[in-house]
Amino acid sequence: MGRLRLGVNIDHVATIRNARGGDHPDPVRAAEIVARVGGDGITAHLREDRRHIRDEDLRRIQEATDLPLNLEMAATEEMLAIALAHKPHAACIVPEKREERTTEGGLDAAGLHNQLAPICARLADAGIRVSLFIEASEKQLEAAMRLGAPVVEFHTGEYAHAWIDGDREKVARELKRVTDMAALAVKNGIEPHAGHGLTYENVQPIAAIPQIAELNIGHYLIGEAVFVGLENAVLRMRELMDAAR
Ligand SMILES: CC(=O)[C@@H](O)[C@H](O)COP(=O)(O)O
Ligand SMILES: NCC(=O)COP(=O)(O)O
Repeated sequence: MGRLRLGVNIDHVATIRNARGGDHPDPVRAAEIVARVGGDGITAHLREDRRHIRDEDLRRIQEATDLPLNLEMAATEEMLAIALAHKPHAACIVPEKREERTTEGGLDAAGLHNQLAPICARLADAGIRVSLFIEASEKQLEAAMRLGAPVVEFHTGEYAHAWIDGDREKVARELKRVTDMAALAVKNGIEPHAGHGLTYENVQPIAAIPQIAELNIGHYLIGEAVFVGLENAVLRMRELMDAAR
């Protein structure tokens, strides 16, 4: 079992910054701290409404650290052009709705095949690793295979909600779904990642899934950072992930 990578999503540093419209706190400073404490990557979601990360943040993040950048993006021509201009290490295609508070579910890679195929192809041609943010289901995984995606990230939102609700049966069901699909992904040559809603409390069962190669964690870490500092929050998450393996 390889070392589980931790990608830190710094979107919500930008959310706090944007609350006052200025430059502080700067997500670039967060990226530098993540790099210093041994994080394995930076994840940033450039939403179409720019509610947190802004266009210029991408270049600044890339200039400030050597960590691989995982750019989360909607499947649109505008975002494709931005990805091609910045050439992040990876582009994770996510579903996006203006009115949602956060990414509510996985990408319908099966239903959107025709829209996604040219976007995936152009990203891949540019040397950008394509990742699809999908629900852990056979249907979506097969669709990811048909699209030739080398990576999928399983949306763990349902798992995280079940944990908050104290619904143990659902937690077990969701965990099994991710576990089974992670095994199936690897069997088919796809690298499985996971993320959304992960916390100190719920991370370990997901981190213990041997095939999962990377977790992307943001909102909870940035929230914790308010109390203990980003460095300590990332180190604690790393410790929990390592202990689970
Ligand atoms: C795709 C995903 O799960 C996260 O990147 C999340 O979307 C962060 O941004 P929001 O909190 O704005 O949804
Ligand atoms: N892709 C998931 C991600 O980047 C972070 O999600 P969250 O921890 O902010 O819910």
